[in-house]
Amino acid sequence: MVSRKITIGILVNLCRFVVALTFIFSGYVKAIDPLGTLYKLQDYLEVVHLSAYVSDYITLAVSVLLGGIEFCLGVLLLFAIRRRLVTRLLLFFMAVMTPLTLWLALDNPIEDCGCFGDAVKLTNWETFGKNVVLLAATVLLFMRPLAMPRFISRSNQWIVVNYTMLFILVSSSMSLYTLPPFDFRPYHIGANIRKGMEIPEGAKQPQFETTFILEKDGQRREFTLDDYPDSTWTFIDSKTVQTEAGYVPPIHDFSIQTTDGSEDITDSVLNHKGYSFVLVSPHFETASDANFGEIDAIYEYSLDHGYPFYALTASTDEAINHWRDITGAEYNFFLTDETTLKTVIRSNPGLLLLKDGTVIGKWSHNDLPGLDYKSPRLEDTEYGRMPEHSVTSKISQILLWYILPLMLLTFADRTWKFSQWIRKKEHSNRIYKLLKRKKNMRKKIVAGNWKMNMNLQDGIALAKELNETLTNEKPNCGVIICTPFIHLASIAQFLNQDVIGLGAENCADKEKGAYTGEVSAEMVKSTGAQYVILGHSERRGYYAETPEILKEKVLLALKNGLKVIFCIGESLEEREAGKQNEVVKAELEGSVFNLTEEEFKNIIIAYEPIWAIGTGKTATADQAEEIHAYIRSIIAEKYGQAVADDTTILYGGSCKASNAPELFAKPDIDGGLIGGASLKAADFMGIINAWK
Ligand SMILES: O=C(CO)COP(=O)(O)O
Repeated sequence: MVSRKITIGILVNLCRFVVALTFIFSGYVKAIDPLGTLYKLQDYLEVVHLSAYVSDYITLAVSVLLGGIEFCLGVLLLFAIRRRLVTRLLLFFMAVMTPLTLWLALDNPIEDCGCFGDAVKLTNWETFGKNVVLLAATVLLFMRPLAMPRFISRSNQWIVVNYTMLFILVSSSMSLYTLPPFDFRPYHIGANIRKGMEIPEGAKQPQFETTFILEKDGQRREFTLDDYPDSTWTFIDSKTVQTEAGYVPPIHDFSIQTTDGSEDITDSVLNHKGYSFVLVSPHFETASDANFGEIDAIYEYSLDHGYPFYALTASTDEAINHWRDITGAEYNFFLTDETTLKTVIRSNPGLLLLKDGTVIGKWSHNDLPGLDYKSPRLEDTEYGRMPEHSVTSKISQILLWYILPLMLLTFADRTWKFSQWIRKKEHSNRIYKLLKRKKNMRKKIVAGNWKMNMNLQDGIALAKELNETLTNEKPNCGVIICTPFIHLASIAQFLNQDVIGLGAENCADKEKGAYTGEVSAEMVKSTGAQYVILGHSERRGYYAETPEILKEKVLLALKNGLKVIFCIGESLEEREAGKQNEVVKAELEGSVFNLTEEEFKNIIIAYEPIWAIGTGKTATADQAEEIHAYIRSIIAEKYGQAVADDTTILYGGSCKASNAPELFAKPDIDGGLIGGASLKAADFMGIINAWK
């Protein structure tokens, strides 16, 4: 499933790059040659007999738009901007173009479809094949537009879109005003026209076959040269068809005739040694006369220096004369094929400078060389020399003005996005940790163990004071006071047990009966108490409470609905022998690990190292944390991590207001079981406030 997804992802993105680069290339070559695109559109309009109805301005606007739209769609696809819309438009585009090119391939009304302008020439069948591949690719893109990762974030997409539109519009307009920056035609700067017309030796010649129709005795038959019959047959007709195409030179239709058609001057123009100016206008009827003054100045300059000047056109005499009238042109006009002239230069009119039959300069009428009668001879001007590195410098300009800014933008955007992602990840990690902590927010408790202190009155007074204080200042933790049995019932009367829990310090290991001096768990519960401390080291030590006795006490306490604060902890010798873990584990196993998970949830563990109780020696926060974490880990082993995470583990042993904050800051220390410091309200409050 995953690998299928990856395969589709790779395929989609492969199609994305193929389609995007094809559209960018075909769009760009059209956009930088709007006149070329216009000529091609006019050819199409002629084929469908609509040329008379569509004005040149509309066709020109369509050419600029067509190239621009193709280019923008390609760039948008490359950057994966508005993926759904772009893939829909591309599919629509290809769904229209593919059948159109099938028609071209079948009917051949136009030899070159013009998909890639003049940059790449394909036969009509090749074009159709190319479109079938692109159509299949766009169908896949249409189906999976979101499998294309973005190169730029949504918030910055508008920069790419607007900059691309601006770039292609400016490129198109500049090409229209001057000339296309890249000239893919056979009359580009540096091309020798004569050479372009040559057919190399050994080049494939076109093959023709002639069929003869002859008649004898009223019967007609077809013959070829190989089986041509005798003279008894009478010749009726013959037809010649081309059976194989031969080599066609890049320039095959260049000829210059005088306007009366009496003389062909092609050779004399192309063989001329030195410079000659050629003014080109396919039709003077539609030519711009805005710069006629500069053209006339160049003509005068050519006369002064003896450079021939030819004006080539396919216009009628009437149009030529009209041009003469409005511009005062005195140069000579010659006739050349209209398509050839449109191919020579994309400007009407445009100017060519030939040297020894080689094109060394091409100018739009908007950008003519500033030559007049004062200018020096051509060899002494920049115009008379072949421009160097013109293509490389144009490519670097595109790099500098379009590709580089977009690359920088993409880089900046991706870096920004990456840092945002990192920040988000950190944030979600923090939230995750917080949630985790929240999840593990087991109850924090500060419990007092009064031990055998306080007479009834003092105990009641202390309990009242605590009750009042804690009712007023809500504590940030649970508070419990565990008192001698005799206090319980009295204190329970007034204690706000929502704020302070009440517990006993012990209970019997028997349910009831003849156990003089003992207090049962049921009796404790009946006072209103909810907790009982069991397993305290003082009871284990002074009253020989064994793990078995404690096990019974715990079971009875739980049975009577009391929660148990179960104490564990090692002696000094055991700590010094490094046996603390062993000891606490044995204590838990001996008395509480027999409980079910549900029962265990009513147990609060109090780790009280015996050597720290009432001695003023506290375990360091790290020591305490280490063993608390160990205790939690063995609970996790026994009952699972969730139960372990929910178990409150208190620390006891010389815990005071001064060391409580450091101890309570440890992740596995959930509060304290306080002896001496729980006997004075202020001391006890100091510890409770450590949670604030
Ligand atoms: O035993 C204790 C609590 O049960 C601890 O006593 P101290 O706080 O007096 O050291």
